[in-house]
Amino acid sequence: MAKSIKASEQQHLDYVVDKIRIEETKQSETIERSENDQADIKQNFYNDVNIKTDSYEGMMETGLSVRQQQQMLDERQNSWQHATKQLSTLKKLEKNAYFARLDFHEAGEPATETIYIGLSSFSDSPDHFLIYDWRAPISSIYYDGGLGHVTYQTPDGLQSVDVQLKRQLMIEDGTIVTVYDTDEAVGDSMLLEVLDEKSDVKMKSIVTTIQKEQNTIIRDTSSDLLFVQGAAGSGKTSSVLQRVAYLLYRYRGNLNAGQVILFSPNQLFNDYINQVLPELGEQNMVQMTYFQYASYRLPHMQVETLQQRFETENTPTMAKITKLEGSLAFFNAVTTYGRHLESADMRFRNIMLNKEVLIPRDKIKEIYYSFNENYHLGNRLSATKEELIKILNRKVAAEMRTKWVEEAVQDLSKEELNDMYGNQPREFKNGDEEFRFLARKIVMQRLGTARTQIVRNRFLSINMQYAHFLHEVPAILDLDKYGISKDDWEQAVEAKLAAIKERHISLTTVSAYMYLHDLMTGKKGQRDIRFVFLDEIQDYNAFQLAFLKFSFPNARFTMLGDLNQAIFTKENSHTLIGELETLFDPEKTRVVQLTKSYRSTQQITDFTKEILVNGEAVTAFDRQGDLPNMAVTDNFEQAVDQVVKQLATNNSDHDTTAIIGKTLAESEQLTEALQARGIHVTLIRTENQRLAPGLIVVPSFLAKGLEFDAVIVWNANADNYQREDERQLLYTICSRAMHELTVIAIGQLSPLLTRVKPELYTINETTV
Ligand SMILES: Nc1ncnc2c1ncn2[C@@H]1O[C@H](COP(=O)(O)OP(=O)(O)OP(=O)(O)O)[C@@H](O)[C@H]1O
Repeated sequence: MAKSIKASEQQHLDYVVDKIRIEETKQSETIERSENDQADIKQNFYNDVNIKTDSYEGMMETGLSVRQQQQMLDERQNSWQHATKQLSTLKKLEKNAYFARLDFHEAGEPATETIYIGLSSFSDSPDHFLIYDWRAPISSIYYDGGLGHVTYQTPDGLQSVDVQLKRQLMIEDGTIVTVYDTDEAVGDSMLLEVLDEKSDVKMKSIVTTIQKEQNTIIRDTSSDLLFVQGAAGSGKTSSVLQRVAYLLYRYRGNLNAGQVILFSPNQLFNDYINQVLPELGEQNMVQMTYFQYASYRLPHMQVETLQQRFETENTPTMAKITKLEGSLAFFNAVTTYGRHLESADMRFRNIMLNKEVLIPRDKIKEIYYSFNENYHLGNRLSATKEELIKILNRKVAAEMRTKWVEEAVQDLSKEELNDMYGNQPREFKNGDEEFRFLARKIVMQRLGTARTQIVRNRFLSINMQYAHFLHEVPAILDLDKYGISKDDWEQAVEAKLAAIKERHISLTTVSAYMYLHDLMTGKKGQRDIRFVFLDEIQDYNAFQLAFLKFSFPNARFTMLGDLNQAIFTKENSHTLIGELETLFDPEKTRVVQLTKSYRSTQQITDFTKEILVNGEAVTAFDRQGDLPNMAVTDNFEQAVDQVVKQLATNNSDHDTTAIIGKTLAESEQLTEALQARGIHVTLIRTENQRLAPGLIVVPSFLAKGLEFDAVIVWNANADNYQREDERQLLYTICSRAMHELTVIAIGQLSPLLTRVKPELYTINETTV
């Protein structure tokens, strides 16, 4: 029976593949035709263009005929591009046409309908779909429900159908490999097969096995804020990438990939995920880290790197100050201060020319505050600039009449004159007019730098202003409430300002600095961005979120995170949720929780979740593997031996291994020791490196969001993982493993691991 199902499905597949091939031929012909046409047009371009330059009409005619030829070229180019894209989709479909079949009956319709779902849609005639795109409304029933009565959302509202068959098909190179009939949403057996696969240096798409809760995330179009709390490995990142593909499909024509931004934890991660959308036939969205965003906006500042941030030890006072700076209260304090600047305290710099004051700061201040209170910071600044330009122009007029200008005009060489006239026609009514033209040019050149200072807002000083703001903070906020004394604050302010003077700025400080700058200059954010995704939200603070909301005022936000993995914000992460509630309309906020972890085997998930105390819910997916394995050694050399031994086991299982050290220094030390033993290993030092295939050593703060077949946690001893706030870091590292997890410690095992029940791991006795 099963064989005959497979055979008849193969027959259907062959039929579809034949149709795909016919379409491929058509598209190839279109490509060839447009290439030939383009070549012809280019070759004959000058024959077909009538070049006449002797009269105005002739030039117009030439222009028109060039344009005509150009338009013809553009049309051919467009049709070439379209056909090339189609052909590449068809080639993919030819190999793997679809992954599911649904038979259903729609109320009121006479017959049962059968549809096939694949990576993109394909029809052999208008309205005759042989394959439905996985993002089409009807495809939703494949992900959302089992057999029987199922509803799905269409642009016209809810539709309901009676699903009679759900079949999952695995196709390889045009051949059906397996067929499962299932009565669940997406059958576990197919998922198990997918999850058993080995990891890769690039993340893969999950469209064939999207889970029901993941599907709600992917297809949400109504929330302003979609907040996803998901356990490690529960598919947050995967869902977000499929969601981007979904949105690009859903809003095709009105949304392009450049209007979607994903903020990700580090550059390594960007690299890891950048194949998923192209694999789905879509362009990648804009991807960046917060660090890159800040560095791009402040090119003259050195923003603190991930490593610096991770390795900075905070004193208790500094921790309190960091907490304050990251709070919504601090964001509101900047806003309040901005409003105050509308009436007083804006700092200005003189406009200078050749080391002399051209327009003094007091004058600028007088102009700035001469406008009435309806002028907010943005238009106050524009109006001031307008006035300053007027002053400058008056100075130009006065200067033009001076002796030195007259002399300069007379001394102009022929080349200089040519330069000054540029492309302008030399038609002057008289010598006076020509003199004025040249004199103006000369003076403008001289005053050009002053104009630049005005146009580029150089008469404002963000540094002075920020310093003033920081000194004002005790008057705006009650520091006592945050356990910070005035002295401590002043001391911290001095340190911050000294660093800023040296052009260094910490990741916590940079947001307030950028926000104040935007307020001062009246920037209202990037209005063209429609969707913003923030991954690993637990590493952001409320200030950053409020600032991003301000910076992308027309965007809908999707935030994903795992409060169990707050490796930077540590214990502050839990207050984040409460603060978010005040930023977004609760009516338009949707919270989804993903608890099932798909990445790791049941044994690894059961082990890692024991590390947490009062953690968010995590449940294991039923995929079986070996128990994690721990080894505590007496010294460094023995520990390295242990790594070498484990690597041999992992290699024989064809698992690629990542060794995760706590700091960069420790990772370096281990890499050298392994290399000395002839082991080929790549150390990932910075987030700007590429993920190399094969064995890698990576410091903990760069392992965020990544996954590997096998993980060896390097030196989880009591020195490295001791404090409560290191618990989440250890959890994050261990949860990177898909199939094998090994923990090695030198000396005494971390107390954070001693609470894991002994039956959940094996101990490597040889070295204990
Ligand atoms: N529905 C699914 N079908 C197949 N694989 C899935 C599915 N959901 C998740 N996975 C796999 O589980 C692994 C973890 O997914 P992902 O990295 O998206 O999780 P995450 O929640 O972002 O994890 P973390 O917070 O730990 O970084 C990936 O290998 C992903 O392909």
